Amino acid sequence: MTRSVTSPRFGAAHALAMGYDPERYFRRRANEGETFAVGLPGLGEVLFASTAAGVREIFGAPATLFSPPTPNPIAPLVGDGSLILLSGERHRRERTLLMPSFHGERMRAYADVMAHAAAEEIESWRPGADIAVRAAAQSITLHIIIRTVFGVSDPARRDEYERVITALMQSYIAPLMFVPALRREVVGLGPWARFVRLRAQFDALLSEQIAERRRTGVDGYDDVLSLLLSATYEDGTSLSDEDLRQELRTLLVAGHETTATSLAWAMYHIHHDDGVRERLVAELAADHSPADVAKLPYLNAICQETLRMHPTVSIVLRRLNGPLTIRGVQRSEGDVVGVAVPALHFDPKVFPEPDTFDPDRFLLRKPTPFEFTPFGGGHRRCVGAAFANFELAVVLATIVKGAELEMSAAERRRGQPRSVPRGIAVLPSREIVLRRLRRS
Ligand code: HEM
Repeated sequence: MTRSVTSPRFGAAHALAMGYDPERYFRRRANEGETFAVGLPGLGEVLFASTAAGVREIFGAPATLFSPPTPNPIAPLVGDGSLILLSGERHRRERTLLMPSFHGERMRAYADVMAHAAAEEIESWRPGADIAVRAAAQSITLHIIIRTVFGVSDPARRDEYERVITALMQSYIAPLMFVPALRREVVGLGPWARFVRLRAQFDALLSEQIAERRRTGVDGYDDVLSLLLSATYEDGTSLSDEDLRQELRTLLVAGHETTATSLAWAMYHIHHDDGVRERLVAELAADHSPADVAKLPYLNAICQETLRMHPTVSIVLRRLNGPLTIRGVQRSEGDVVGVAVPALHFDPKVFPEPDTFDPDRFLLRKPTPFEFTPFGGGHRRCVGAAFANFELAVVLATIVKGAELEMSAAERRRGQPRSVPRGIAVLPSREIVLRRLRRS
């Protein structure tokens, strides 16, 4: 029997509520039942699954049933050949090429770089000074991507990458993202012209790096760029330079803000809850190599609990190539369906007392891939999930061991920030400030 869904919610009030606080909005809509519909600009009515059973019906369906929904506001940043925008056989081929670079075992090779980036950042924190946590997390994650993905280790070159990437990301302002008509140059002036100029500058840096690696050969290099240069498709061909640049931009866009935000939230909770911090400090007391630290159970549980409470990508969408029924509600070819991640992660039947930050829940029970979906799922599950998990653990361990930080009474009084959408991620609505103790 097919069921009807509660009437879709369109209109300014819903768009405002979703933009103001998407987590709260999706949690509230989840009370309506196992599915609910929302009108999203450019995509029409989207049917969301808000329970694990519905998510299983989406992530468990054959890959051929889905395409990524377009238009995608980040297309100009990543390029039309980006994995995020590909579908069908081309998507499968490209993923097969990219995945080995992000295999769990490969991450061990990056552990020292990750720990070093965090240690360098700590050195810049004066004892007694206030630390802007999200800015610090962004700096650390950017240094890690520049070294591990683009293969840049020379400090002067790294600074140049950092300058161009920061300017590029800032130039892609919300109006350009959501109003395609504004993507026009007027005699080389205006926000679009600035964005296009910066993207060309970034591509020029990548082209130089690709050319250099081709010249020297990739032997002895373990960065993602070198791995992709030597990777071949099943037919023996390899990525063109243009495709390679687009995938490198994709990894930056998909992996930077998302990981930095998760890191900032983890820092918030570790320093908000003294019991959590004390247990973590005790677990880190023994000597571990950066690669081994990532296996520590309580540290990992903190990372998982952070991703549960603050999924930085709050909706995962698919366009249907044919009919699909989700919890008895029928959808047809061309319709868009999705997973409302906060609705799942705050389901009290799966995660009791969902508003409490409680890492122990992940030690007591491992949720299924349909109950806990910070990295999406099915044939499009995040390529960088193992990288992100590893990075979170190594960087948090380095910071907690290397600097004693505290949350001031004023920061505590302000309460937990909301999550607000920005680009593909949702970010804390304000900066989180911690103080480095004088004795540390
Ligand atoms: C905490 C950090 C991260 C979170 C929460 C996150 C989350 C996600 C989510 C929800 C998706 C969509 C999955 C789907 O449609 O089912 C995704 C896709 C993707 N992510 Fe991540 N991600 C993170 C870090 C990274 C990193 C570090 C990289 C690479 C360096 C990365 C690369 C990608 C790519 C390439 C895709 C597209 C996969 C495809 O369409 O086949 N992500 N990510």
